[in-house]
Amino acid sequence: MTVLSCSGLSRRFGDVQAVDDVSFAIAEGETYGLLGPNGAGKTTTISMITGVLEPDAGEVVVAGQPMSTSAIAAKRLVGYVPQELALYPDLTGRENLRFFASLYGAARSRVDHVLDVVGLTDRAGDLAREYSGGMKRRLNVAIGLLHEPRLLVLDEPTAGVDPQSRNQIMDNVRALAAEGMAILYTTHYMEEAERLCDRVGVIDSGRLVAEGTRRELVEQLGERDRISLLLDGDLAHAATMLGDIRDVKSVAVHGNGLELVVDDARECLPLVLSAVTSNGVVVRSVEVDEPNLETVFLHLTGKALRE
Ligand SMILES: Nc1ncnc2c1ncn2[C@@H]1O[C@H](COP(=O)(O)OP(=O)(O)OP(=O)(O)O)[C@@H](O)[C@H]1O
Repeated sequence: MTVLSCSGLSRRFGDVQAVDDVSFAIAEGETYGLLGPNGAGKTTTISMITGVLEPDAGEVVVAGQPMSTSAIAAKRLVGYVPQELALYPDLTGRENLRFFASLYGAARSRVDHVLDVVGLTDRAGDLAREYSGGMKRRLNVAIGLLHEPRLLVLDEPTAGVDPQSRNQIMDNVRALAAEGMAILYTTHYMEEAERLCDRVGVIDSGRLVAEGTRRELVEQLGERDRISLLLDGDLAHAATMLGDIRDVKSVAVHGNGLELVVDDARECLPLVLSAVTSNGVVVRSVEVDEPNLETVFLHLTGKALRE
């Protein structure tokens, strides 16, 4: 079921077309990564999705509710974790959550639950100003979860946070998606997008220039996963055996080795290794080459994500 649907979103600031005819959708339980270089239009897109900013054209619908700056019903369905921290440093973690719970009309019983979700129960009585940057960010995630949103929007939630908080936030995203929440995630860390996102959209100069899974995007560029094997034994026979595996698209013999083009290297590596070794061949080394989103991104935008 579709939770978020954006169609034809556009927004201009003076001479700058910040967002230009952007359409995409996110399903229940899906994590969608919005990637783009600085100034590409990610925050403007998110602001329209969360009802902070009115689009010049196009529409946002969240679980059947049209979004606008005055759409209370639609806003109740969205949890937003902004780039800028929004919390009160002189209140404790728990007091911050109680304050936001009353503001959002969320049940007070949610406070302890969301503290537990983000792993801050032990520090709930400490002032927010004493939290590390990562803990503040986790408190912000907790605030975004108070009113049980259907869609959670995270704008660079791991920028500048310590590795422990980063892992915690990523684990949270996985668990929330597994429970059926739709997640919109922006990040400057490509490996995070690869690990976390079911699909990504690449935005550049306000336009959505590509969209899909890592594999789909990589294939659009004509890139494929490859496995290189260095072997001792009957290579020709091993090559024939490997050619029979469905996901293996081609096998080439190079000296003592084989080079395979495959659909999904991680998925078919165990099959490849068992096919080769069942034949008495000894594997001396294995190398896996998975073209990544960084390659796709550079190709599409001509920029590195963290430029
Ligand atoms: N309130 C505003 N007034 C004028 N121009 C704006 C405003 N907000 C955004 N812009 C411009 O719109 C374009 C898109 O900005 P936006 O903040 O959406 O990009 P972004 O992809 O989120 O960038 P970053 O990764 O740096 O946060 C930029 O050229 C920016 O300067």
